[in-house]
Amino acid sequence: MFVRDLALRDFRSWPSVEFTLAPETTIFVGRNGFGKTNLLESMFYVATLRSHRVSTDAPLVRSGADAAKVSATVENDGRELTVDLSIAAVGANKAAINTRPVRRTREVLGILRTVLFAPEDLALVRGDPSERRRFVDELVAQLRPLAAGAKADYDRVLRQRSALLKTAGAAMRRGETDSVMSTLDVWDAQLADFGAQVTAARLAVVRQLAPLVTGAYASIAPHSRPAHITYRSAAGPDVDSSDGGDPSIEGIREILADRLIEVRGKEIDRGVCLIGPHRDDLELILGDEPAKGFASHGESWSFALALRLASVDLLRADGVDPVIMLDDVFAELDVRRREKLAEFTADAEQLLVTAAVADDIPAAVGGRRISVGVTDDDGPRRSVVVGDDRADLPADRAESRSS
Ligand SMILES: Nc1ncnc2c1ncn2[C@@H]1O[C@H](COP(=O)(O)OP(=O)(O)OP(=O)(O)O)[C@@H](O)[C@H]1O
Repeated sequence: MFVRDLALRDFRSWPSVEFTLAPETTIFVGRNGFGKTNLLESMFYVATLRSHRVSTDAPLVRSGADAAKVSATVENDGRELTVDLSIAAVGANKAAINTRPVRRTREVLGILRTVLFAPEDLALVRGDPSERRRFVDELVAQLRPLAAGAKADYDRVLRQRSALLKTAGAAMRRGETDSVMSTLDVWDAQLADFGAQVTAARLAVVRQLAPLVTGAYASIAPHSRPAHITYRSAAGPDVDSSDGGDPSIEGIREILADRLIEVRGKEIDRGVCLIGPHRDDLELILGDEPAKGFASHGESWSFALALRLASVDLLRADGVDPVIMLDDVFAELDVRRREKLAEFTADAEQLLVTAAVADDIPAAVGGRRISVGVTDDDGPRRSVVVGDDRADLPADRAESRSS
């Protein structure tokens, strides 16, 4: 699969730009802050309907604009689909597939599949559970788009239930216990329902991913200890009790519902929702110890790379060669890991690379080079293309400030 055409309007630092790309390696070079990551982020958004670095959409819209537009034509095995997204600074986003508007933006999930490697990936190993949940959810969105819908519903129910829990204690002291309990019963049922769908999808993806992570880690760090991943549910180990097949949504729903009843008193005391996939984690284990807190800097990087490389393998095993994006990641790695990463991504159908310093890219990674510059005249920074070794640029562009 590859992105053939990409057009952006008012997306972060890009007022307007269009690219025609090929199934090959394209390297975007430019100084720090010139807008290279913004390009990859726009394509990542088409694939997952979220940014890899912010949790809300507003920062994606160019300062002063009402909406950002991203249009991507994706070619897969000779078939092509065009996704048009309008990302609103405030209010609802809109989407179209082949110019036909779709009712829900999430209908575009699955059209573009991508794995993005970024300097922030170290946080997958060293950061909070939320980083690892996001990693799993991004994969779920690409592999099981229907479950991504359940996640949106779950988040909505979680927000409403959490708001209720915050005020529940005071309401009960005012004598409104019956009303609080019956409202909680309704939210509990919905939380267990959507929570079970989210958990089952995550478990299924993690089960498929686990052996691939172990294999990828062993090839990146052959002298290290073996790496394993496992999904840990806040509702307890029973959630992961099925034997190899897809986890049972109904079984998980019952466990979540029971646990919610057990912890209700505690939840009301603390005013927070204690059970559900928003409290789960993806455990990363090196040898017999959790990688977080025990793995060295180099081991942590190897683990982060293994998670991404395994994601590529998993998407490929599902029948589609994903677009691989490397966001200035070579600069973070030592020579051996750089070479491994270059070697593992060499056979990608489309490889999109960014670099602030071209020398950071291993010699083996060659391809089309596009230079990104900026104009800082008045108002917010404007990213522009100032060089392309496949095209003659207009003189005014070539004169813009470049790296
Ligand atoms: N919503 C926005 N509107 C206008 N400009 C924005 C917006 N969001 C980010 N920018 C600008 O985009 C630039 C950052 O772009 P980006 O993260 O793509 O940089 P980069 O080239 O990848 O840099 P680095 O090499 O440091 O990672 C900054 O100059 C920032 O001011």
